[in-house]
Amino acid sequence: MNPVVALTIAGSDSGGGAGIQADLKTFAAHRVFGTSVITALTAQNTAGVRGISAVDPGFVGAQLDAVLADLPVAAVKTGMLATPETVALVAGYAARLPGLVVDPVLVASSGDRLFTRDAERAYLDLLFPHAAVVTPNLREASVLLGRDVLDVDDAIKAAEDLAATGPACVVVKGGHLRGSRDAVDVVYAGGTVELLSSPWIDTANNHGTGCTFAAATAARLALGQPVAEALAGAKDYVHAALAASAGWRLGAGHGPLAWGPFLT
Ligand SMILES: Nc1ncnc2c1ncn2[C@@H]1O[C@H](COP(=O)(O)OP(=O)(O)OP(=O)(O)O)[C@@H](O)[C@H]1O
Ligand SMILES: Cc1ncc(COP(=O)(O)O)c(N)n1
Repeated sequence: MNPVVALTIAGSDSGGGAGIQADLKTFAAHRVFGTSVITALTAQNTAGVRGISAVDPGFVGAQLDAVLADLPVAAVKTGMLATPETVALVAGYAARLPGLVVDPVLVASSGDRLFTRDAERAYLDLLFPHAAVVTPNLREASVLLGRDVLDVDDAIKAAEDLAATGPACVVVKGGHLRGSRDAVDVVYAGGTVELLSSPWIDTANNHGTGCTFAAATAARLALGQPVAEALAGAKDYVHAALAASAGWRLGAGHGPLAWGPFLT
Protein backbone atom coordinates (compact mmCIF):
# COMPACT_ATOMS: atom_id res chain seq x y z
CA MET A 1 0.00 0.00 0.00
CA ASN A 2 1.25 3.51 -0.76
CA PRO A 3 2.37 5.68 2.16
CA VAL A 4 0.59 8.89 3.04
CA VAL A 5 2.45 11.99 1.72
CA ALA A 6 3.12 15.27 3.55
CA LEU A 7 4.96 18.40 2.40
CA THR A 8 7.18 20.80 4.31
CA ILE A 9 7.84 24.28 2.94
CA ALA A 10 10.73 25.53 5.07
CA GLY A 11 14.39 26.46 5.39
CA SER A 12 17.35 24.10 5.61
CA ASP A 13 19.24 23.89 8.93
CA SER A 14 22.71 22.59 8.11
CA GLY A 15 23.04 21.48 11.75
CA GLY A 16 20.17 19.04 11.25
CA GLY A 17 18.20 20.15 14.33
CA ALA A 18 15.44 22.37 12.95
CA GLY A 19 13.82 23.34 9.64
CA ILE A 20 13.51 20.91 6.74
CA GLN A 21 15.74 18.36 8.43
CA ALA A 22 13.62 18.22 11.61
CA ASP A 23 10.43 18.09 9.54
CA LEU A 24 11.53 15.19 7.34
CA LYS A 25 12.76 13.18 10.33
CA THR A 26 9.45 13.83 12.10
CA PHE A 27 7.44 12.76 9.03
CA ALA A 28 9.52 9.56 8.79
CA ALA A 29 8.96 8.82 12.48
CA HIS A 30 5.22 8.95 11.75
CA ARG A 31 5.66 6.64 8.70
CA VAL A 32 4.59 9.53 6.48
CA PHE A 33 6.45 10.05 3.18
CA GLY A 34 8.04 13.49 3.29
CA THR A 35 8.41 15.92 0.40
CA SER A 36 10.11 19.30 0.71
CA VAL A 37 10.14 22.76 -0.83
CA ILE A 38 13.19 24.68 0.37
CA THR A 39 12.75 28.42 0.89
CA ALA A 40 16.18 29.29 2.29
CA LEU A 41 19.55 27.81 3.13
CA THR A 42 20.96 28.57 6.55
CA ALA A 43 24.56 28.04 7.61
CA GLN A 44 23.61 27.01 11.12
CA ASN A 45 24.61 24.79 14.02
CA THR A 46 23.47 24.30 17.60
CA ALA A 47 25.11 27.60 18.60
CA GLY A 48 23.42 29.88 16.08
CA VAL A 49 22.82 31.05 12.52
CA ARG A 50 25.95 32.19 10.63
CA GLY A 51 24.33 33.02 7.34
CA ILE A 52 21.11 32.88 5.32
CA SER A 53 20.65 32.58 1.58
CA ALA A 54 16.98 32.95 0.66
CA VAL A 55 15.78 31.02 -2.38
CA ASP A 56 14.29 33.18 -5.12
CA PRO A 57 10.46 33.03 -4.76
CA GLY A 58 10.20 32.02 -8.42
CA PHE A 59 12.21 28.90 -7.66
CA VAL A 60 10.16 28.20 -4.54
CA GLY A 61 7.20 28.21 -6.94
CA ALA A 62 8.98 25.85 -9.31
CA GLN A 63 9.52 23.38 -6.45
CA LEU A 64 5.85 23.66 -5.41
CA ASP A 65 4.70 23.08 -9.00
CA ALA A 66 6.92 20.01 -9.30
CA VAL A 67 5.71 18.41 -6.07
CA LEU A 68 2.02 19.26 -6.42
CA ALA A 69 1.84 18.13 -10.06
CA ASP A 70 3.06 14.65 -9.21
CA LEU A 71 2.52 13.61 -5.59
CA PRO A 72 -0.70 13.22 -3.53
CA VAL A 73 0.13 15.67 -0.75
CA ALA A 74 -2.34 15.14 2.14
CA ALA A 75 -1.10 17.84 4.53
CA VAL A 76 1.41 20.70 4.51
CA LYS A 77 3.60 22.41 7.08
CA THR A 78 5.24 25.79 6.51
CA GLY A 79 8.27 26.82 8.57
CA MET A 80 10.88 29.48 7.76
CA LEU A 81 9.58 31.36 4.69
CA ALA A 82 12.32 34.00 4.98
CA THR A 83 10.66 36.90 3.11
CA PRO A 84 7.17 38.44 2.70
CA GLU A 85 7.47 37.70 -1.04
CA THR A 86 7.66 33.98 -0.31
CA VAL A 87 4.74 34.23 2.16
CA ALA A 88 2.71 35.85 -0.65
CA LEU A 89 3.79 33.17 -3.11
CA VAL A 90 2.82 30.30 -0.78
CA ALA A 91 -0.52 32.01 -0.04
CA GLY A 92 -1.18 31.97 -3.78
CA TYR A 93 -0.99 28.16 -3.69
CA ALA A 94 -3.26 27.86 -0.62
CA ALA A 95 -6.17 26.29 -2.49
CA ARG A 96 -3.85 23.38 -3.36
CA LEU A 97 -2.38 22.99 0.14
CA PRO A 98 -4.62 20.72 2.27
CA GLY A 99 -4.30 20.53 6.06
CA LEU A 100 -2.13 23.65 6.18
CA VAL A 101 -0.11 24.05 9.41
CA VAL A 102 1.61 27.46 9.47
CA ASP A 103 4.51 27.80 11.92
CA PRO A 104 5.36 31.52 11.60
CA VAL A 105 9.12 31.23 12.08
CA LEU A 106 10.46 34.74 12.70
CA VAL A 107 13.42 34.40 15.07
CA ALA A 108 15.61 31.35 15.89
CA SER A 109 15.93 30.20 19.51
CA SER A 110 19.49 31.57 19.31
CA GLY A 111 17.98 35.06 18.77
CA ASP A 112 18.95 35.29 15.08
CA ARG A 113 16.30 36.73 12.74
CA LEU A 114 14.90 34.31 10.18
CA PHE A 115 12.36 36.63 8.54
CA THR A 116 12.54 40.14 7.06
CA ARG A 117 12.23 42.66 9.88
CA ASP A 118 8.95 44.63 10.10
CA ALA A 119 7.33 42.57 7.35
CA GLU A 120 5.49 40.13 9.63
CA ARG A 121 2.09 41.53 8.63
CA ALA A 122 2.31 39.42 5.48
CA TYR A 123 1.59 36.37 7.65
CA LEU A 124 -1.53 37.92 9.19
CA ASP A 125 -2.93 39.31 5.95
CA LEU A 126 -1.97 36.65 3.42
CA LEU A 127 -1.29 33.22 4.93
CA PHE A 128 -3.15 32.89 8.24
CA PRO A 129 -6.60 33.14 6.59
CA HIS A 130 -5.86 29.86 4.75
CA ALA A 131 -4.43 27.85 7.66
CA ALA A 132 -6.00 24.90 9.45
CA VAL A 133 -3.59 25.56 12.34
CA VAL A 134 -1.10 28.33 13.14
CA THR A 135 1.55 27.70 15.79
CA PRO A 136 3.36 30.86 17.00
CA ASN A 137 5.55 30.67 20.08
CA LEU A 138 5.27 33.44 22.69
CA ARG A 139 7.78 35.71 20.98
CA GLU A 140 6.21 35.24 17.54
CA ALA A 141 2.73 35.98 18.93
CA SER A 142 4.19 39.09 20.53
CA VAL A 143 5.85 40.30 17.32
CA LEU A 144 2.73 39.56 15.24
CA LEU A 145 0.43 41.46 17.63
CA GLY A 146 2.85 44.23 18.60
CA ARG A 147 2.50 43.68 22.37
CA ASP A 148 4.03 41.56 25.12
CA VAL A 149 2.84 37.94 25.38
CA LEU A 150 4.45 36.67 28.56
CA ASP A 151 2.10 34.36 30.45
CA VAL A 152 -0.84 32.01 29.92
CA ASP A 153 -3.42 34.80 30.23
CA ASP A 154 -1.56 36.84 27.58
CA ALA A 155 -1.34 33.73 25.40
CA ILE A 156 -5.11 33.12 25.61
CA LYS A 157 -5.85 36.70 24.54
CA ALA A 158 -3.20 36.45 21.79
CA ALA A 159 -4.72 33.22 20.47
CA GLU A 160 -8.17 34.84 20.30
CA ASP A 161 -6.80 37.88 18.47
CA LEU A 162 -4.76 35.82 16.01
CA ALA A 163 -7.82 33.61 15.34
CA ALA A 164 -9.62 36.76 14.15
CA THR A 165 -7.28 36.78 11.11
CA GLY A 166 -8.95 33.60 9.84
CA PRO A 167 -7.15 30.33 10.76
CA ALA A 168 -9.40 27.51 12.01
CA CYS A 169 -7.18 26.91 15.03
CA VAL A 170 -4.41 28.85 16.82
CA VAL A 171 -1.85 27.26 19.15
CA VAL A 172 0.27 29.70 21.16
CA LYS A 173 3.14 27.46 22.29
CA GLY A 174 4.43 27.82 25.83
CA GLY A 175 7.92 26.36 25.57
CA HIS A 176 9.30 29.72 26.70
CA LEU A 177 6.85 30.43 29.55
CA ARG A 178 8.68 31.88 32.52
CA GLY A 179 8.59 30.03 35.79
CA SER A 180 6.25 27.26 34.61
CA ARG A 181 6.70 23.69 35.82
CA ASP A 182 4.68 22.39 32.88
CA ALA A 183 4.96 23.06 29.16
CA VAL A 184 1.54 24.66 28.56
CA ASP A 185 0.25 25.47 25.08
CA VAL A 186 -2.93 27.46 24.50
CA VAL A 187 -5.25 26.06 21.81
CA TYR A 188 -8.05 28.27 20.49
CA ALA A 189 -10.58 26.87 18.01
CA GLY A 190 -14.26 27.50 17.35
CA GLY A 191 -14.47 30.09 20.11
CA THR A 192 -13.15 27.67 22.76
CA VAL A 193 -9.85 27.72 24.67
CA GLU A 194 -8.12 24.53 25.80
CA LEU A 195 -4.75 24.06 27.43
CA LEU A 196 -2.39 21.34 26.20
CA SER A 197 0.02 20.51 28.97
CA SER A 198 2.94 18.15 29.49
CA PRO A 199 5.57 17.89 32.25
CA TRP A 200 8.52 20.25 31.72
CA ILE A 201 11.76 18.50 30.69
CA ASP A 202 14.90 20.14 31.99
CA THR A 203 17.18 19.95 28.94
CA ALA A 204 19.39 22.17 26.79
CA ASN A 205 18.50 20.01 23.79
CA ASN A 206 15.49 22.03 22.68
CA HIS A 207 16.53 23.30 19.24
CA GLY A 208 13.76 22.50 16.78
CA THR A 209 10.91 21.81 19.22
CA GLY A 210 8.61 24.19 17.34
CA CYS A 211 9.44 22.70 13.92
CA THR A 212 8.93 19.20 15.30
CA PHE A 213 5.56 20.09 16.89
CA ALA A 214 4.21 21.61 13.66
CA ALA A 215 5.58 18.80 11.47
CA ALA A 216 4.11 16.13 13.78
CA THR A 217 0.76 17.94 13.62
CA ALA A 218 0.89 17.98 9.80
CA ALA A 219 1.91 14.29 9.69
CA ARG A 220 -1.07 13.38 11.86
CA LEU A 221 -3.47 15.50 9.77
CA ALA A 222 -2.10 13.70 6.69
CA LEU A 223 -2.91 10.40 8.42
CA GLY A 224 -6.52 11.57 8.78
CA GLN A 225 -6.62 12.58 12.43
CA PRO A 226 -8.93 15.46 13.45
CA VAL A 227 -7.11 18.64 14.50
CA ALA A 228 -7.57 18.19 18.29
CA GLU A 229 -6.26 14.61 18.14
CA ALA A 230 -3.34 15.62 15.90
CA LEU A 231 -2.30 18.39 18.32
CA ALA A 232 -2.48 16.13 21.38
CA GLY A 233 -0.46 13.45 19.58
CA ALA A 234 2.12 16.02 18.39
CA LYS A 235 2.47 17.30 21.96
CA ASP A 236 3.13 13.75 23.25
CA TYR A 237 5.60 13.16 20.42
CA VAL A 238 7.63 16.33 21.20
CA HIS A 239 7.69 15.39 24.88
CA ALA A 240 8.99 11.90 24.05
CA ALA A 241 11.61 13.24 21.59
CA LEU A 242 12.82 15.80 24.18
CA ALA A 243 13.00 13.14 26.91
CA ALA A 244 14.93 10.74 24.66
CA SER A 245 17.67 13.27 23.80
CA ALA A 246 17.98 14.85 27.26
CA GLY A 247 21.24 12.99 27.95
CA TRP A 248 22.88 13.83 24.59
CA ARG A 249 25.76 16.28 24.12
CA LEU A 250 25.63 17.08 20.41
CA GLY A 251 27.12 20.49 19.68
CA ALA A 252 28.08 23.34 22.00
CA GLY A 253 24.70 25.12 21.97
CA HIS A 254 21.09 24.01 22.06
CA GLY A 255 21.18 20.40 20.89
CA PRO A 256 18.60 18.54 18.80
CA LEU A 257 15.71 16.24 19.73
CA ALA A 258 15.76 12.47 19.28
CA TRP A 259 13.41 11.62 16.44
CA GLY A 260 12.29 8.32 14.97
CA PRO A 261 14.62 5.40 15.51
CA PHE A 262 16.30 7.13 18.47
CA LEU A 263 13.00 7.17 20.35
CA THR A 264 12.86 3.42 20.91
N1 LIG B 1 11.58 21.76 27.96
C1 LIG B 1 10.40 21.36 27.49
N2 LIG B 1 9.73 20.34 28.07
C2 LIG B 1 8.55 19.92 27.59
N3 LIG B 1 7.95 20.46 26.50
C3 LIG B 1 8.56 21.50 25.88
C4 LIG B 1 9.81 22.01 26.33
N4 LIG B 1 10.20 23.03 25.50
C5 LIG B 1 9.22 23.14 24.59
N5 LIG B 1 8.23 22.24 24.80
C6 LIG B 1 7.04 22.05 23.96
O1 LIG B 1 7.50 21.97 22.62
C7 LIG B 1 6.55 22.57 21.73
C8 LIG B 1 7.25 23.71 20.99
O2 LIG B 1 7.19 24.87 21.82
P1 LIG B 1 8.18 26.09 21.81
O3 LIG B 1 7.49 27.18 22.53
O4 LIG B 1 9.51 25.63 22.30
O5 LIG B 1 8.24 26.38 20.28
P2 LIG B 1 9.30 27.21 19.49
O6 LIG B 1 9.84 28.32 20.35
O7 LIG B 1 8.69 27.59 18.19
O8 LIG B 1 10.41 26.14 19.27
P3 LIG B 1 11.83 26.42 18.68
O9 LIG B 1 12.75 26.36 19.87
O10 LIG B 1 12.03 25.33 17.72
O11 LIG B 1 11.77 27.77 18.04
C9 LIG B 1 5.39 23.02 22.62
O12 LIG B 1 4.42 22.00 22.65
C10 LIG B 1 6.06 23.22 23.97
O13 LIG B 1 5.15 23.18 25.02
C1 LIG C 1 15.89 26.66 9.02
C2 LIG C 1 15.34 26.93 10.36
N1 LIG C 1 13.99 26.85 10.56
C3 LIG C 1 13.46 27.08 11.77
C4 LIG C 1 14.26 27.38 12.85
C5 LIG C 1 13.63 27.66 14.21
O1 LIG C 1 14.00 26.72 15.16
P1 LIG C 1 14.67 27.18 16.54
O2 LIG C 1 13.80 28.26 17.11
O3 LIG C 1 14.68 25.94 17.37
O4 LIG C 1 16.05 27.72 16.25
C6 LIG C 1 15.66 27.44 12.63
N2 LIG C 1 16.51 27.73 13.62
N3 LIG C 1 16.17 27.22 11.38
